[in-house]
Amino acid sequence: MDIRALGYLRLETASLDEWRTYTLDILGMVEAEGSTEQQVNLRIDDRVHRLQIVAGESDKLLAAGFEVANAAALAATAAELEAAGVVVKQADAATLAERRVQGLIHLQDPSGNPLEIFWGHAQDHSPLGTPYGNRFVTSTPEGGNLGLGHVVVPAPDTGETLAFYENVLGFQLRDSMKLPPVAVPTGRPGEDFHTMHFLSPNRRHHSLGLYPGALPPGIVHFMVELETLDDVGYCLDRMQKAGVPIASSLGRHSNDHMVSFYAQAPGGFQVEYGWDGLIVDPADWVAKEMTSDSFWGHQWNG
Ligand SMILES: Cc1ccc(O)c(O)c1CC[C@@H]1C(=O)CC[C@]2(C)C(=O)CC[C@@H]12
Ligand SMILES: [Fe+2]
Repeated sequence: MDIRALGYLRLETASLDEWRTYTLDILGMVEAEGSTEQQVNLRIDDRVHRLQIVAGESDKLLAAGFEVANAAALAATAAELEAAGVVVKQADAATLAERRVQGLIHLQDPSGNPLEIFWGHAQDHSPLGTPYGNRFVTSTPEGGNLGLGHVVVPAPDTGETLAFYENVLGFQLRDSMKLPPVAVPTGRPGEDFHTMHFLSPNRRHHSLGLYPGALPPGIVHFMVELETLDDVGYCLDRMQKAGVPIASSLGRHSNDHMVSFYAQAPGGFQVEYGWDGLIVDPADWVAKEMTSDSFWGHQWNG
């Protein structure tokens, strides 16, 4: 299967006004076409949107959208998923128009996380005027597709879910990290440790993290990457000025070398805001076992 990148995220929120301010005024994203009173669409690069946040009753992940190259790739993907016993639903016309894509299928991973696989995302060719001159990293310097960033989702059925992403969707396992039971309050009782996994279908070190517990919002965090350390530092100041709780201090991860901090998002999960993430060569990569989450920093609060 030839998935290329994490294309977009769709979130439902019970606090749309807070999300609007959070994304526009603090994260430095740009309001995109199609935003209404009931929905905020956000641009961070040349795609019409990378985030769609929809007003609703709860705060949860509506879909992680993964991108394939074209119609033939989507058809092949759907056929392979069905052969693997995955229930695949073709999107209707209204959904295609809403997502601004040419083709799309709906499915779930073995832990029940909602996924969409699509091709033909619309572009916005107008210059992206971010509010603080900040620039998001969604491609390599040579133009290679890195996608919007990464998302970490709950995977209480860890083994089955990992096998699905590796063997069915064809993501490459980049590394794994054992977590003590105390770090996974919703884990399987009696086990000595639970394992977190990091994977990607492209040269971004990870596009997906699998957290080995259950979490109601269906998302642990998503990460967006910035071009400069100052982009990250200025955002940290804006978070603090706005009184947003910082979930983890600035630090550098030991696997993807990302320098980042984590802030609470309005829906009870986190946003990771980072710089200097590792670009890997998939042909050369070997899966590794981490023994610590960070070289330095990343002090978690609470
Ligand atoms: C360890 C790590 C490497 C790269 C990342 O992009 C990244 O987000 C992490 C941290 C992941 C992780 C988490 O998301 C939820 C809370 C966790 C489980 C911890 O308690 C330590 C590591 C944290
Ligand atoms: Fe992360």
